[in-house]
Amino acid sequence: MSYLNKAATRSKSGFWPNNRGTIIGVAVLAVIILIVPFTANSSMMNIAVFSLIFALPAIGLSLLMGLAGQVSLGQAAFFAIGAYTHAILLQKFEMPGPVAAVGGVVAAMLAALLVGLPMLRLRGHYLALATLGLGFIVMIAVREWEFTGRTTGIYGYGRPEVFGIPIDNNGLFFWFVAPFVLIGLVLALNLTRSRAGRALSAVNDSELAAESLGVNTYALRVKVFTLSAGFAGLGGVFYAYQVQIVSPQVAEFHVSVEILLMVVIGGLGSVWGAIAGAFIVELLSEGLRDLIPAIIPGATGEVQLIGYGLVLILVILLLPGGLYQVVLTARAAIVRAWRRRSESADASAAAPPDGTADTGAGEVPTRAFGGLPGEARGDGGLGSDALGGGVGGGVEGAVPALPAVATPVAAGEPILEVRGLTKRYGGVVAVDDVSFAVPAGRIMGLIGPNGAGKTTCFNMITGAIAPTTGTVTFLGEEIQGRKPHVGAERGLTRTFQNLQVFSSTDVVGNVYMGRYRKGRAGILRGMLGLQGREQYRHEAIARDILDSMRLGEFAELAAGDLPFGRQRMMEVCRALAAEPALLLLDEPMAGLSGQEREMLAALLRRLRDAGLTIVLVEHDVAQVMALADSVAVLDDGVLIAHGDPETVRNDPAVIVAYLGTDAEEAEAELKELEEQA
Ligand SMILES: Nc1ncnc2c1ncn2[C@@H]1O[C@H](COP(=O)(O)OP(=O)(O)OP(=O)(O)O)[C@@H](O)[C@H]1O
Repeated sequence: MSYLNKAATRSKSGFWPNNRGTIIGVAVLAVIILIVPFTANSSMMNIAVFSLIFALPAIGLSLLMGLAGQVSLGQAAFFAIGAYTHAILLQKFEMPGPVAAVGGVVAAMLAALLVGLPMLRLRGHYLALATLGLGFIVMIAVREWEFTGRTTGIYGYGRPEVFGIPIDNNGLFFWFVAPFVLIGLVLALNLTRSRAGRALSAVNDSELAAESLGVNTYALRVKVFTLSAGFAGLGGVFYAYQVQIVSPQVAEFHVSVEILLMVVIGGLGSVWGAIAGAFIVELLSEGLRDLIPAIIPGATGEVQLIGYGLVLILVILLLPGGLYQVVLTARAAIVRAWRRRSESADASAAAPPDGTADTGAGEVPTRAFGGLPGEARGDGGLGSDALGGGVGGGVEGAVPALPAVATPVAAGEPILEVRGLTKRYGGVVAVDDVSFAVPAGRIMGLIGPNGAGKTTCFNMITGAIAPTTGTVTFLGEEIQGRKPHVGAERGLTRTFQNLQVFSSTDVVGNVYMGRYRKGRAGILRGMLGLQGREQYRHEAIARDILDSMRLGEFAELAAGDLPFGRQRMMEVCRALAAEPALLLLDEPMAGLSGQEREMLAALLRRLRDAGLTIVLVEHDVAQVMALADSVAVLDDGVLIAHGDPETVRNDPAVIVAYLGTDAEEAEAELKELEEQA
């Protein structure tokens, strides 16, 4: 069975969103779009046209907010840049419509790139502030600049034509815009499921974990921000055509608020929701235009913002997930009801009223989660060469296959060298001039009492924090101070003392993210849906790795619902999915049962035998001593011992560090303890 076929069978379990659902949804929307111009009156037609126009910037913003977790308060700026550029190219430069349209989209994207490049380096809400500022700059610039027609704006350009037919009424214009919205919708939906989309969601859950798996979060955010502006620019192009005059009104703050409202009402992260939100806000806008002056006599224009503000507050308070949440809740209720019905039907089929024996007609599935029983396995990334070395707690007679590992240097050669590594936090020296080398194909234990500096060391090695001084050389290249994805791309992977679970996805989705650096598809391929084969292959590998850790049956469970110990195991699976050359494990045994610890220890030994280099931070010193080929001991940030386990175990300085007494007393205590044992 090919990867594709196999994974397609497996994907019945629901890892990939249902394509059939999308096709049906898009087809239904297309039919509605076809019918609307025949049925709607002129006021509804006007609302329908503007809904489609504004659906484009709303889709863009929903990608930015839902996937990249960034808020833009200046979507109107990109909308206006698209509209103005298009109108200027048509009117002043007399360019053909399609060229002017592309110009509008490109100009919006370039503006986003210019703003995004510096701003997306910063975390937090700086992008929201920057885009707010950009909105004001664009609005004032177009109002004051002669070239953009000041307060009058740009007008006097023609309507679009398709095959010589002028698009000169609302019905035709609606059909003219609709294909672009449908295509935009499909591209955006594809993106949310793609490698890049999943990476962006992961970044939202834990930027540190995503970076540590090779995701260049900055580059991805810049790309999505630019893409989001492209959608806004395209909306601006259609707006310019529709209203036939582009004036500073288009760049006003309330336009950004409207677009934001569309996304919030639709539901963050839902592309479909953005379209529904666009329609609702356009309806609302029409309603408020009549309602506000009725409530506040003489009120016009900006006062409408009060209405938007109230709706925004109400939606956030009462329906934080927007329409998307309503749909999900309704769907879950329907599925529950349907299951209950089919279960009771099964039960009555299985228990005939006359009490005769069951003939087997009412067969009940035996597995709740995961792939299909009896499926062939091991065709992707799992080496069967290293089978053997029993893993405790397994199914009788079955030895799990071993995840693939990278062995870029010969066993015994240094793969990682740390020189003079120091981290100061004000007066606290968390790590003080630490140097060691880790030979390839070995397990090194890094131990020390609480607060000794072990996690800080890991953080400096992986790039999560920059050292105050010192160097980290991985595979011959200095990587200190560089972002975690740099080391990850070269094969350095880690787990975390404080779990970093991607809670927005399921267990297999988490492990799939471990395959990130093994994938190639970028945003464009993702949007075009040209990466299914790659994704299915990586999903199959992720499932195999889960099986190897006896977690296969939990594959479809929401990652956050796993018990703590299993979440830890899942993180190990996720790290292994990256096929690392060097694996840093930060207290992987904390919270595991005795059987799970034994299983993990056996797996680590087998991985080491297969050539993987492991650095293990662990409080279970007995496990470390039993597992490690060498042990380094930190105390108060200082490396006090480094050598083979036996030597380290008997090192007086280590005994003092652990027992908190002087060397002679410690040795005496230790002897006493040994005798008692
Ligand atoms: N961001 C920070 N600001 C100030 N001090 C810090 C910071 N991070 C760590 N430290 C301090 O650095 C020292 C080393 O902390 P670290 O977490 O690396 O120790 P550890 O050996 O991993 O401890 P544990 O085994 O308890 O996890 C501690 O004294 C800690 O309080």
